[in-house]
Order: sequence, then structure tokens, then C-alpha cells
Amino acid sequence: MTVEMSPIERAKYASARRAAEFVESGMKVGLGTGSTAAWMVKRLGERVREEGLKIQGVPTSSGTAALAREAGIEVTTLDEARWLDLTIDGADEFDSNLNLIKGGGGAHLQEKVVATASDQMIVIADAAKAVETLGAFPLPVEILAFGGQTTKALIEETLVGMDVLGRDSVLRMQGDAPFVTDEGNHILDLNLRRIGNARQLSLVLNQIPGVVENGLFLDICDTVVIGYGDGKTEIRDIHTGTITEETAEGGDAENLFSDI
Ligand SMILES: O=C[C@H](O)[C@H](O)[C@H](O)COP(=O)(O)O
Repeated sequence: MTVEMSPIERAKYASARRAAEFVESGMKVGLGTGSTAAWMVKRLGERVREEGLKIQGVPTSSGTAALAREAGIEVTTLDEARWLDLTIDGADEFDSNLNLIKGGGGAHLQEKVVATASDQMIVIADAAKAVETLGAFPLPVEILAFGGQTTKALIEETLVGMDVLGRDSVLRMQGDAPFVTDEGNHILDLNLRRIGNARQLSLVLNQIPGVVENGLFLDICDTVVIGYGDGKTEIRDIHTGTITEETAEGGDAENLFSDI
């Protein structure tokens, strides 16, 4: 069955499908969260069913755990797995050093714990997420619900001395109530517009009492698989500095999308 997909959705699908090829039998794999990661989880489920791929998946959210189980992937906890071979996850922005903003879906806390406990992190993203400087996407910061307004004020005050363009923040809502993460916390989205020194910002934010974790992923991602609407992918590796451009499977984009 072929379903009508937007070019962005096709790009996400292409990158997720290509990245799923990096997974080999016997691996312990961190399973990211979000719409791009969902395609990757589904594809790994297909490989489990069709090729007998044997993996243990460590989900980065309750949503991904449910999706992985539904796809037939064996799911375990990070503590059971201890250390992972590979994590594949989406991102909201990535720069040329493969530093990231994550947390658009509110899952960056578990995502960061899981990615940091992995030999390798592969990010899957459509090309529109490539930026020169991080910060156009509001930076998600997970905070304790307790004293949330005080933490918000402290963060905004702290931002005065930082190399950023904006400093207002918004408590993420879900309907009429604050959005609650899998860990029972809230999310503040920081409208920074441009982050001049991401390393300094990350350290400073995480030192504020009430802050649990920010959505900056610095020196964590090894490889990005960028997808395009025509089914092409481009693989950038931060260690080798290589950029590999690939056409869709069999050189035919419609083949790639035909079995969705
Ligand atoms: O909290 C959510 C995650 O960090 C996602 O991986 C990120 O927001 C990208 O999501 P999507 O693939 O839906 O654009």
C-alpha cells in the first residue's frame, strides 16, 4: 500500500530506513523518540520479522517502548543492557560538528542517558534540520515541577550573561495543563534564537537547582543520516569527516516508498 506522504515525511522515512541498516544481529540498540525514530523502529521490526534480526532494544520513552513491542522488537531496560552498541535517534537541529538540539517531543532526558551509554549515536533527520548555529529551535530544558516558576526566573536571569540572542522561556503545555515528561517533570522551551557558546550554556543551565537536563547534545553524536524528499540520503561522519551521498535503494525512489 502506498500512502501519500509530504516531502518532509519522505525525507524522515528515507533517513530512518537507511540508518536501520547499521543494526546487526546481536546488538543492543537504543531506540530514539519522535516521528523520525518511529519509522526506524518500524523498519527494525520488519527486519526482525523478515530477516530474523536478533536485537535487544532500549527505548528512550514510554511511547517508543510501546511502538517497539508492537513492532515485535525485544525490549529491555538500560540497566539490564548496561552498555549499548548503537543508539539511533532523531534531532530538532544539528550543526556541522554534529552537535544537536533535542527534546521537541519532551524525551531528551532519557535520550541523553541512553545515547551517552552507547558506543555510537546515529542521528536521523531531514535536511531542513541542518543549521549553521544552534538555537533557532527553542531549547527544551526539563525542570522539576516543584518551584517551576522560580526555576524559570532563575534561568532567564542566568541567560543575561550568556552568548544568546533571546532569553524568554515558555512552559510547555498539553491542553490546559503543563506537559509532563516520562520522569514526571515539566519542560521549559528557551527562545534563544542563536546559541553562541553551547558548551558554556549547557554547563551553566545544568547547574541551576531545579534543572534536570537540557536538550543540547554536545560531542555525543557520531554520524548523521540526512534524508531528502526524493529518497536520497547523505551520511556524515564526525570522526572520519566523510560525507557519503547515496541514491534511494536500487536507485529508484518510488521503490523505497512503495511498501509503506
Ligand atoms: O524529544 C524528542 C526527541 O528529541 C526527538 O528525537 C526530536 O524532537 C525529533 O523529533 P522528530 O523526528 O519528530 O522531528
